[in-house]
Amino acid sequence: MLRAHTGTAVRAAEQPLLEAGQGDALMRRAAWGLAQHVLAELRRRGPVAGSTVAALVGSGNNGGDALWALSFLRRRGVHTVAVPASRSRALHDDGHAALLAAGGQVVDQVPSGAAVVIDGILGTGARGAFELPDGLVLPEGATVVACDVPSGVDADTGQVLGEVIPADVTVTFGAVKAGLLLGAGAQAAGRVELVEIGLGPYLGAPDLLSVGEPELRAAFAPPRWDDHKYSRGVLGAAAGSEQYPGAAVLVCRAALASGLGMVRLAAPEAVRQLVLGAAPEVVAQDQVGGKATAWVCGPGLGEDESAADRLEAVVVLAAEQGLPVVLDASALSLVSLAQVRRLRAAGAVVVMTPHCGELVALAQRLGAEAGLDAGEWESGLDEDPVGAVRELAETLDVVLVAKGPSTVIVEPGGTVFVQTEGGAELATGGTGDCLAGVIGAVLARGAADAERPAVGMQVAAAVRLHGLAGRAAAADGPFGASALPDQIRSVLATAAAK
Ligand SMILES: NC(=O)C1=CN([C@@H]2O[C@H](COP(=O)(O)OP(=O)(O)OC[C@H]3O[C@@H](n4cnc5c(N)ncnc54)[C@H](OP(=O)(O)O)[C@@H]3O)[C@@H](O)[C@H]2O)[C@@H](O)CC1
Ligand SMILES: Nc1ncnc2c1ncn2[C@@H]1O[C@H](COP(=O)(O)OP(=O)(O)O)[C@@H](O)[C@H]1O
Repeated sequence: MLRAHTGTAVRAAEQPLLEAGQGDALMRRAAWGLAQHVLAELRRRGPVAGSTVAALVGSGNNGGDALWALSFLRRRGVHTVAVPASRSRALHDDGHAALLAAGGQVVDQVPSGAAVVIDGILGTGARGAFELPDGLVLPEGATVVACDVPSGVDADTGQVLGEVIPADVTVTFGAVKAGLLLGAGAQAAGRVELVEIGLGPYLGAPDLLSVGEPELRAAFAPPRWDDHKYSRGVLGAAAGSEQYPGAAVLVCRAALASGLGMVRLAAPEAVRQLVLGAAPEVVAQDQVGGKATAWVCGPGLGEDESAADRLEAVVVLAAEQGLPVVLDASALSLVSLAQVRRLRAAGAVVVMTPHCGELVALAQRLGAEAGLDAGEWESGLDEDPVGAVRELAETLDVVLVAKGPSTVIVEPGGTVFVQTEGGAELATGGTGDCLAGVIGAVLARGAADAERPAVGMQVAAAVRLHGLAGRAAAADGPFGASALPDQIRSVLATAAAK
């Protein structure tokens, strides 16, 4: 599990150490770790001695880290140059002295032969929009290593307000910064490497978590020897309509690929026929009902009266039995606040899976009805997307899965998860239907398991599985959503073999 803290939280954790005169020691630890990662990049490319590393150096401590790292690299026979990159061209005094003492140089331009360029312009001290230094040209093919945070990325929110220096690798100090996992920040950060500098005892609870392989394995464990189909979980699905029959196929196939005891589908005749052709193991019926351990409602449901009736039937059943419900797609536009409250009053877990447009619509409709100032909420969405998702989740008292390049999962009063496995290849119709099936499956499985992980963690594991399946599918070229279920099975097979 990856734990991330905002830049603000990391700066607060550093404070007692700075007051105790430990600032230089912290900086040298950070710089040493940065130098080790740069050496690893150089080794990957060829001989270390004789290669050139350039650093773009800002005037603050981020620049100090980069200068000290250059001084360490110089001692390994690397040609090291610092390029002042702030308006004032000021350099951190001790770092500058260390570089010169080691035989490094200060120059005006990044040499065209540089194998690695360290971005040490701005770190957690960045405020507002960033502008690239005038005339900056990075050598083609050079590996860009960001020091702590790519310049231009807000370490708290991942927001990029102005320009940015995208990195291949970000070497971050003390704690992974939340901004490296969110939105444009995650995109700019590339691979993230953490260097411990001894902040552990001073850091509070993480601001964000991201589940990894152990959590995926726990949430999607293979069946036990004595399992039977009901103990493995049964997912009920109210999905598909004459207009959108395929969505029901995707939900059912993705759920089955995630490993559970049974999928039960409530849908009109034409949808049932299509689904049974693709997955004859589905138990297809025309009404919502029967034994299930969780329900998913919405993909391809449409928005007419019969869709509303099917949603109401799911709400009544889930409220009676206290079952978890995933509301996706059409169900997000149809569900009323009264229905959500009925489910919550009955102790049913409610998971909503909006993409960005649906998230805003939810805030404007149900959020506003529940007392949220939707206009103010929307104006804060770009600046602090995690805060906004958390506020809406708490207002509605539901688990929100805000889908996108960084999918944010918030359980009211609980931890915030963010998963970034999925790539833009997932931006193709029907992948959200598959995700609804995977989340439904994990909840159906979890509901039947006495030792289940917390709901947020299960849902985050489902989002990871879906994202990894997308990556795997993309490796074979462009794909449509119906390619995902087979890849879900492969990802689970690989996870189980580890
Ligand atoms: N504290 C510690 O002991 C440790 C800290 N560590 C390291 O320090 C980093 C934080 O260092 P920091 O606090 O000096 O801030 P930093 O990111 O270098 O930027 C400050 C400078 O940038 C400027 N500036 C701001 N915004 C700007 C903009 N948009 N566009 C242009 N300029 C802008 C601002 O100028 P100002 O406008 O305020 O005059 C100021 O000069 C942290 O990320 C980590 O790498 C590690 O070594 C571990 C120990
Ligand atoms: N640019 C992107 N990068 C990564 N994942 C994306 C991107 N765009 C969309 N996705 C993912 O694809 C899925 C799309 O869901 P959704 O919009 O509901 O699709 P549909 O309604 O067509 O099934 C979500 O899991 C979302 O996180």
